[in-house]
Amino acid sequence: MRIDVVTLFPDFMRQCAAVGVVGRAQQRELLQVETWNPRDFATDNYRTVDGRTCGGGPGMVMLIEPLRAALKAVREAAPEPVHVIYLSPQGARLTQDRVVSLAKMPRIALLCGRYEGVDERLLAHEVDEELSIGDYVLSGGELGAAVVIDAVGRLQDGALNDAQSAQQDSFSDGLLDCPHYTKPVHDALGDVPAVLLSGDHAAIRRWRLKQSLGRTWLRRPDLLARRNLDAESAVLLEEFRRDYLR
Ligand SMILES: NC(=O)c1ccc(NC2CCCC2)nc1
Repeated sequence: MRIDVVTLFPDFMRQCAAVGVVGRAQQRELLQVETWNPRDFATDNYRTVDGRTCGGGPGMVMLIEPLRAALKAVREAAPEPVHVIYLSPQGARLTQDRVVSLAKMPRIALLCGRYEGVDERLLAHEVDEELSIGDYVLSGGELGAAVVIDAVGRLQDGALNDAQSAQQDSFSDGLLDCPHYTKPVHDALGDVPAVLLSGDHAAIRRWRLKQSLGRTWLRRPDLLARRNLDAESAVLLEEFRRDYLR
């Protein structure tokens, strides 16, 4: 998968994509992240990328021309069609379901706004989708782009080793993750749950599913409402509720 990022801070974005699982996915050529700086496409001597807001008011708006030229270069850089995403609080909330679908695309481009944002005409004609990573305002779209790169990059086939991708088990999607433990087995803070030391993998799987269901019920009932539970999950959640309310 190829991800092109249009940003005034290319070094920052390259660094975000160079570490950890995503950096390794790039080394393995499972993922390619390229950056494009609108300033390199500005036509004036001062490499201007912003203009005063029409109608008055504070702040500046990113000019159409440098962004249009940068996106043209993005499109011409590889044959596959590009799905262009703009990060902003006005976008649809990013969910894991959407991450999974984006991860299947051959190419996406991430347009990062700064200042007060981007001229609406560019958004209307050049952007396919607006996405928000949450209901808060950032000084730029780059952190949103970094979130998309990480969430999508780690899902590329081969990016995660077997243990990590086991985390993508059927029950983990749509539910909160179960608790995790490591050594020491006994600590002043408490002990590792015995079932995890039992070697009974069926019991361990059930315990983890029960914990995921219980946590989701307690912390994010909205996620649970959206999910119809299979018979096993319904029983385990009932057990969790009974234990919890005892
Ligand atoms: N919640 C978000 O995903 C988000 C994205 C971009 C942003 N700020 C950018 C948008 C235009 C200028 C700065 N703030 C918040």
